[in-house]
Amino acid sequence: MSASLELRDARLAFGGRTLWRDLDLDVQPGEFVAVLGPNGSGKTTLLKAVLGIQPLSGGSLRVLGRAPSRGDRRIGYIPQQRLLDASTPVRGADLVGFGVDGPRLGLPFRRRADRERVARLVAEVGAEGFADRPAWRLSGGEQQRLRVGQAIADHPALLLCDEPLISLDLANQAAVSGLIDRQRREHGSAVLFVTHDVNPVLEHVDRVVYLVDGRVRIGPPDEVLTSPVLSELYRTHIDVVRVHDRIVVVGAGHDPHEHAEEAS
Ligand SMILES: Nc1ncnc2c1ncn2[C@@H]1O[C@H](COP(=O)(O)OP(=O)(O)OP(=O)(O)O)[C@@H](O)[C@H]1O
Repeated sequence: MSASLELRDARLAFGGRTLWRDLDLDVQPGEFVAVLGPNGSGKTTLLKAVLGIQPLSGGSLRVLGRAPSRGDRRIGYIPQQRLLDASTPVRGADLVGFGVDGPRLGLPFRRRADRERVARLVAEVGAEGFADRPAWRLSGGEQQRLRVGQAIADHPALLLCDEPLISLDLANQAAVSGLIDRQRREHGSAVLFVTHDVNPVLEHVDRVVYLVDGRVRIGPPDEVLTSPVLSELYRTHIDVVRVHDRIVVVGAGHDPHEHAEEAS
C-alpha cells in the first residue's frame, strides 16, 4: 500500500526564515498524525503545502500518489475555526451541504439524493438537533461538528485538521476528535491533525510531528514527548510529566505550548 503523504527532505522558508527543513515523513492510510509546535512554527503552512497552496522551498512532496494540487477532492480540510456571523445567511445543514456540492451559495435546489446524503452526514456527526438553525447562531462546538460533516462528506483519503478543537469544551473536544478518529477507522483516511494540545487526541494519535524553530522530530508520542527530546528541540530545559493519562509540558521560564495549561 503506498503512503498517503510522502515528504522527502522537505524545506519551507519565507525570505531568510526557515520554518522547517529536513522533513522526511510518510503517512500511511488510516494513520493519525498530530502536528505540534509553538506559535509560528509552520504547522498551518505544512497543511497548506499538502493542499497545494504553498509550494515547498526544497525537497519533494507527494499527496495520495501525485504532486499536490489545489481543489483535490480526495482531501478533506477543516480550517482553523472561523466563527460565523449574521452576514453568513446559511443553515447549519448547509455547512455540511458545501462538502457535498461545493460552496454554491444561493442554490436551493439540491438534488434529492444530495439532500439525503446531507441528512445522513448531519446524523453521522450528531447534529440533527440544531442543523436547521441559522449557522451563525450555533455554538462553536455545534459549528465544528458541522464542519467535520463537511470535511468527511466524500470520505476523503486524507483529512487535514487545523486546530479543530479550539474553544471547545472537554465534551465537545472528545466528540469532535472521536468523529475524526471514526472517519480514519471506518474509511482508512490518513489524518494530519494540527493542535497545540495533544491531550484531547492522545488516545488516537499514532505519531507526532513536532516542529520548533526549523527543527523536526517525528515518532510515537511516548518517544517524542519526553524531557530529553523536547529539551533538545527547544534548546532549553523542558520537563515532561505524565499526570494520569495526560502529558504536561513545563518549560523552564518558557512556555513551549499549551500542554502546560493542563496543569492548572
Ligand atoms: N505567505 C507567507 N509569507 C511570509 N510569511 C508567512 C507566509 N505564510 C506564513 N508565514 C509565516 O510563517 C510562520 C508560520 O506560520 P504558520 O501559520 O504555519 O504557523 P503555525 O505553526 O500554524 O502557528 P499558530 O500555532 O500560531 O497557528 C508565521 O510567522 C507566519 O507569519
